[in-house]
Amino acid sequence: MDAILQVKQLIGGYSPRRPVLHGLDFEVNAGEMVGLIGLNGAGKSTTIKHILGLMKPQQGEVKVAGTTLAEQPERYRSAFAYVPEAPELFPELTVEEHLHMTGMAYDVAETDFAARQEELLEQFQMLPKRKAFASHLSKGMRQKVMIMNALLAQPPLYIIDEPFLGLDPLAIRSLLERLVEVKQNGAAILMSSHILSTVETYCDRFIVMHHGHIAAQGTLEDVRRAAGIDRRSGTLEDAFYKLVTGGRP
Ligand SMILES: Nc1ncnc2c1ncn2[C@@H]1O[C@H](COP(=O)(O)OP(=O)(O)OP(=O)(O)O)[C@@H](O)[C@H]1O
Repeated sequence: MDAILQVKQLIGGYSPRRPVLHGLDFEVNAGEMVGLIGLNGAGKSTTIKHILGLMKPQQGEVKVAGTTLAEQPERYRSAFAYVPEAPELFPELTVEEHLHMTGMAYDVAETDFAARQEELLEQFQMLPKRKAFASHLSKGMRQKVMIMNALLAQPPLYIIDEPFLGLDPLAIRSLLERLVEVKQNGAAILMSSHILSTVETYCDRFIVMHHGHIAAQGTLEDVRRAAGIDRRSGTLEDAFYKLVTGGRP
């Protein structure tokens, strides 16, 4: 397996005296989509901040495309695109200008850029808004611009945090279709979401976080087994519920 993201024995958090992440170990391989799930406060966003390099591990390490951030910062940063839970755009730039900036940052060739831009604008129903300033877009449209930027870059790794909030049903479908496509083309995707039915349908493996630990990881069958559900029919939500409540109501 070709691991694009490797998280090894990661201990981290906001204060050295009180770590929030307690020794996380997981990988995301080329060609797979992995769902990161957990209750509010489980540590999903903190894990993502460590992967993005916004927080430094207290112990352990994170590797993207085979390197840590300290070893090869440029290689590390250009190997992933991040879609945050809340869109972060430049209010005075247009949709097209955002895409252009991303194209330059990720070294997308001019010829590829034009084709990818048109396809994305069309797929996400944003053709009429291509010249609109970010500050004039609706919340869902701003989220679409973040998603389009990530897809335009075509990096080996996508980190996607709760992407469905604010998106209309058509946009959710476009996003999921595109994610399946980029995955089939060899990208690795780590997606955090509370929408367990969608995570179950689209992800190949799951990481269940609880109180800063990994309570279970693997295929649906692995997660069911860790939850003590023997029958083959339990959903991800059944297993998740059991893992985080211990089966208590
Ligand atoms: N900036 C911060 N400073 C100190 N502690 C923080 C900070 N951000 C989060 N925490 C704490 O870290 C722990 C994990 O929070 P985190 O945001 O990673 O959870 P999460 O799984 O992403 O939750 P949610 O589903 O609500 O987004 C929580 O106990 C939280 O209070």
